[in-house]
Amino acid sequence: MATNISTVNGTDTVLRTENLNIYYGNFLAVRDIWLDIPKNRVTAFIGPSGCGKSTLLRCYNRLNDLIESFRAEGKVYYYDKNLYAPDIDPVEVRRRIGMVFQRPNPFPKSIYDNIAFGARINGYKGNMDELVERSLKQAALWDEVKDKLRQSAFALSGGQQQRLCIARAIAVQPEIILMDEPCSALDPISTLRVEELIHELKEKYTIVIVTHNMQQAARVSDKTAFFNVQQSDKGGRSGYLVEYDATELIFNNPQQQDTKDYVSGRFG
Ligand SMILES: Nc1ncnc2c1ncn2[C@@H]1O[C@H](COP(=O)(O)OP(=O)(O)OP(=O)(O)O)[C@@H](O)[C@H]1O
Repeated sequence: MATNISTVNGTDTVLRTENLNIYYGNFLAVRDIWLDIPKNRVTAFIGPSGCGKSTLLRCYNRLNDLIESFRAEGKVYYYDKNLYAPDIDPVEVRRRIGMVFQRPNPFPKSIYDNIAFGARINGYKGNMDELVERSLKQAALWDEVKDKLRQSAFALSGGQQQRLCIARAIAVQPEIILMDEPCSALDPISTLRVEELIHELKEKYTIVIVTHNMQQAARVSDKTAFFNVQQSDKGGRSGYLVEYDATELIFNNPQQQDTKDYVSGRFG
């Protein structure tokens, strides 16, 4: 395991960006981000549409590499490793830093194989049945699916599918789980289940969640980063970090006027 790069209030930093600028072609989408993500905590990214929350999130596991026009300047550290250094294998990065998307996207396979697939690809040598059971239990789905593991994942409800995707992410034993609006396609009850799950998962994992739902950010996260978007010198509208602090402070005592306006719903 790599050494830690810093400790704040007794909590290790697992991800750090330094002077990060993200471009799509000539367009500066996100500018000058300095941000430390604490270990075994939930960090929420909030802000208006287009401020670059998803773009930044995807930088943490190099998912933006798949976009041809994407370019990052600056540093993204996972512990003391710069994730954009030439010797870093993006596939290994994505194993350690998993992702759950807005819409549940199970594979067209059985419930069992959705979980086993990534582990098999990674050459998992342990007992697969145990891994499937453990992952489904951690994702609070086991009791609902244990009698139908060989059925198609598509037979599950949307909320169950999303918990299956979380189980799938867990099965390859990541350290960090990135979640890009994981509840936006779910009904309120399923949303609550996933929020409870997030709360349980932070014992073992570090979670970074993008959400449009401010009540959700307030409910699930320990720290909140508020981003905004502003006309840049070059004419485009670039996202930037306005304020980053304990969630309670961001919602109850923000230091910046823009944050106050946003969290009180007076934005724009
Ligand atoms: N693949 C892409 N190619 C070009 N521009 C992109 C691409 N993805 C995002 N952008 C642009 O980058 C900026 C940030 O987008 P991003 O989706 O990261 O914002 P966001 O805060 O997550 O928005 P939302 O809340 O609406 O999902 C926007 O101006 C967007 O149009």
